[in-house]
Amino acid sequence: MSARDVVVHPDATLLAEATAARLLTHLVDVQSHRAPVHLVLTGGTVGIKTLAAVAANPVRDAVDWSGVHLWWGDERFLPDGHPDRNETQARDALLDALGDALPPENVHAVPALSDYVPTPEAAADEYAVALAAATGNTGPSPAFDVLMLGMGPDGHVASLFPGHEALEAAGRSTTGVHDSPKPPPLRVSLTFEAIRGAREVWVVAAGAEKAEAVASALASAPVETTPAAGAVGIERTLWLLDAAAAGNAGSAGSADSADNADGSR
Ligand SMILES: O=C(O)[C@H](O)[C@@H](O)[C@H](O)[C@H](O)COP(=O)(O)O
Repeated sequence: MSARDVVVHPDATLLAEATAARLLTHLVDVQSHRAPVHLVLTGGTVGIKTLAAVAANPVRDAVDWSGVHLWWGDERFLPDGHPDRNETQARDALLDALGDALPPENVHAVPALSDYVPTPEAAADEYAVALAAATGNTGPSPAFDVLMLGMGPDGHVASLFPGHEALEAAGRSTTGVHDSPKPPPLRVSLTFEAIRGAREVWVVAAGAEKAEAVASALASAPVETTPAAGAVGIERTLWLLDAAAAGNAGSAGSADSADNADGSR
């Protein structure tokens, strides 16, 4: 597993702007030697603010979006177009602004609640088919170039919540989620198997209410109680924090030394 890097920015606004700039230049770098690029988006306030910052950054035009495939780490299981869906909020924040530069077939949304997809499990199964197809059916999901995750105050990432059975989902890339403690109750999520198949995992968190979970995750607390501790990429695991979420993890703009996933230095 990759070591963890920690970068701390002074406040949530600069965190979103800096993460957007980092993402754009990273996509350009990856595109210089790999095609297509697979990017996993996250819901939540920081995740959506980051997408809005991408849309507002002129460097967005340095990315060949025709070679970028977008996925979601989780989705609220609601009807298509519902304002609370992560997809809806991502379209409002960024995708609509990209227009024709981003081919519709590159956007792989988690299926919405409908008469044909009546349960989170049905949506998870359909999403798993799309993920596998993106590998040419050679594996369960792509080695995502960047998989972005927000984190809740309880240490959840995607829709993987402490103590929930979805944490144990094995042999599959997606899972349905019921009784989510964060509304809405029905969701679809990537599993840890899919998350850990990413080349880089970026956890983006802001706010003092996240500080305890950040500290626990960086100390490699049990995944059962702090799911974010299990969010590790193959090549890199990057924690992007504001000073409030970092607590005493470092001053603004600092980059702490890397911790190994097993907590050793
Ligand atoms: O569907 C969701 O709600 C998100 O995917 C969820 O995992 C979110 O990223 C965290 O709860 C952090 O959300 P905030 O940034 O709003 O605290």
